[in-house]
Amino acid sequence: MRLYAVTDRAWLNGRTLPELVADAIAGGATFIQLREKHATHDEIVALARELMPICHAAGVPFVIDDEVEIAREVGADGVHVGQSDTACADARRLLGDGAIIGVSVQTVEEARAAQAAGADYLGVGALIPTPTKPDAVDVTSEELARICRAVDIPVVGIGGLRVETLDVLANSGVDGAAVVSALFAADDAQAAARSLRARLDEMLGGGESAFPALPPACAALPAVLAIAGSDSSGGAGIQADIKTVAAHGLFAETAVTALTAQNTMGVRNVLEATPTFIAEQIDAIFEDIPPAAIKIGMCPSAPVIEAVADALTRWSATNIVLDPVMVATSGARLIAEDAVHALEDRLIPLARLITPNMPEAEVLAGFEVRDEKDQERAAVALADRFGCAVLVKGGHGVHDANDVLALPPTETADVGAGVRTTWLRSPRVDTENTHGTGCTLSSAIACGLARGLGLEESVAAAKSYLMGALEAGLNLGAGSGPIDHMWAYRPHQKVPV
Ligand SMILES: Nc1ncnc2c1ncn2[C@@H]1O[C@H](COP(=O)(O)OP(=O)(O)OP(=O)(O)O)[C@@H](O)[C@H]1O
Ligand SMILES: Cc1ncc(CO)c(N)n1
Ligand SMILES: [Mg+2]
Repeated sequence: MRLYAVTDRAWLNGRTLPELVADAIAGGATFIQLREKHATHDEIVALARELMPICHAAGVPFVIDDEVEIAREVGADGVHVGQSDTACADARRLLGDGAIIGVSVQTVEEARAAQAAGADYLGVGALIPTPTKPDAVDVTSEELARICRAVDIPVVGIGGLRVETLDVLANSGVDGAAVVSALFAADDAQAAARSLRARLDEMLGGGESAFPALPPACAALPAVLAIAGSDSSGGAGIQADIKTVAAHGLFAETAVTALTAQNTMGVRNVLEATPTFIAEQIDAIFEDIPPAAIKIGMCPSAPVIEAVADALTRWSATNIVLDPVMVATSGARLIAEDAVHALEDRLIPLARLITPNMPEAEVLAGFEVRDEKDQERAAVALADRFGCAVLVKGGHGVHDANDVLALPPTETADVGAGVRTTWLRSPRVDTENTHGTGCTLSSAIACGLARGLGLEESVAAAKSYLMGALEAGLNLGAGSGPIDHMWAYRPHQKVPV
C-alpha cells in the first residue's frame, strides 16, 4: 500500500482514466481507489469494469470509494468508506471476509473503532491544506503518529500529498501515501508515480508494506491456454506463458508442441510432439476447462501447424493471440522454412491478433522492416491481408521499444474506416536480458482478453506488465537472460543489473 492512487477525472486533458491508471501502476502505484462523487451508478460500473483488469494484470488491488453495492456488483476487491458513508461492519456483511475494507478516520478513537469493526486499513487526513480546503489541516502529523501507534492495521496518509509535502509522513509509522492530483493532474502520470514511489521508498524503507493480498480466486477464474514449445531455460516458451498467466491471477493450461534443449545462449536441439499428441492435448483441455483466451507460440513444422489449426477449428476457438515464432532471441530458428506457408494459410486466419517482431513481419509482409515507418506499413499490410489485428513489436528496433498496433474495422466497430493504427511506446530498458519478451507479451495480451478487456486495453496493460518484468533487472545466464515475471509481487526494489 506504498503508493495509493485515488482517481480523479478532473484533469484528463484528452487522456482516458484507464490510460492514467495504467501509467500510474507502471510508475509504481500499488493500490487503486476509484472515487467518483458525481457520476451515475452506470458510469461508475463502466469505469470499474475498465479499471479492474488493468489493476489485476499488475497484481494491484482495486477498491471503490463509498459505493458498496457497486463494489459487490462488479466484483471489486473492496471499498473505502468515510465516517458518514456505509458503516464498516455493514460493508463487511455485504462484501464478505475476502473483501478489502478501508475506513477514513481523523482521531485515535475513530481509528480504534474502525479496527474493531473489521477495517483492513485506515486513511488518515487531510494532512496538508489543499486547494479545496485551504485552511483545513484536519489531522496534524503528531495525531497521525498517535493513530499509527494505536492500531495494528496499515495506515495511509491523505490530503494534499505530493513529492514536496511527503515529509509530513516521516517517522509517523504510516505504510504509505494516498495521492490524487499529484498523479492524476500530472502531465506524465507514470513519471509522477515514479517520483512519489522513490521518495516514499526512501522515507519508509524500500519494498512493499504488508497488505492484504488480492482476495482468493473466485470459482470462475478464467483459463488461458498456451499452445507453445517448452524452453528448458524457463525464460521463454510455455514456461514464460505459464508464469505470465499465473502472474495475472488467471489459470494456465498448456498444449506442448515441442521440447527445446535451450538456454540463454542458444537452442541445441528440438524434439517435436506428434500432430496426434498435440490434438489429444487440445481436445482434453476443451472437453473439460475451455479457455477464455488462447496464445499460440512456437509451431515448428507444417504438420504441427495443421494439427493445431484443425483442433482449434474443431472447437470453434476464439480470442486467439498468435505469436508467429520464427527465431529465438539467441538467433536459433524455431520453425521449418516450409512451415511459414502453413502458418499463413491455416493459423493466422484463426487469430484475433498476431504479434510478429520486425524480422517476422519482414517474412510475412515480404518487404524490409527496419524502422518505425516500415513497422507501420507492415502492420497495415498484414491487417489488410489477413483481416486480423497486427502488433509489429519494436524490440529489434534501434531506438525506443515502440510497437505499432493495426486494428481492422472488426476491432474498431468503425466499418466504414479502413485499418486504424496506434503506437504503444515505451523507453528501451538498458538491458541485454530480453529473452522471452515476445512470448511474455503475447501471453499477457491473452490474459487481458480472458478478463474481458478490449484489444487495445489488453495490449496497453500487457505492455505495462512487460515493462515491469524488464525493469526488475533480473540478470541470469551468460547470454540474453530471462525477465522477472513475478515482479509485481516482489518488493519494489531494483535488482542490481
Ligand atoms: N530493451 C527493451 N526495453 C523495453 N521493451 C523492450 C525491450 N526489448 C524488447 N522490448 C519489448 O518487448 C516486446 C517483445 O519485443 P521483441 O521484438 O523482442 O519480440 P520477440 O523478438 O518476439 O521477443 P522474443 O525474444 O521473446 O522472441 C515488445 O513489446 C518490445 O517493445
Ligand atoms: C520454446 C520457445 N518458444 C519461443 C521462443 C521465442 O523466444 C523461444 N526462445 N523458445
Ligand atoms: Mg518472439
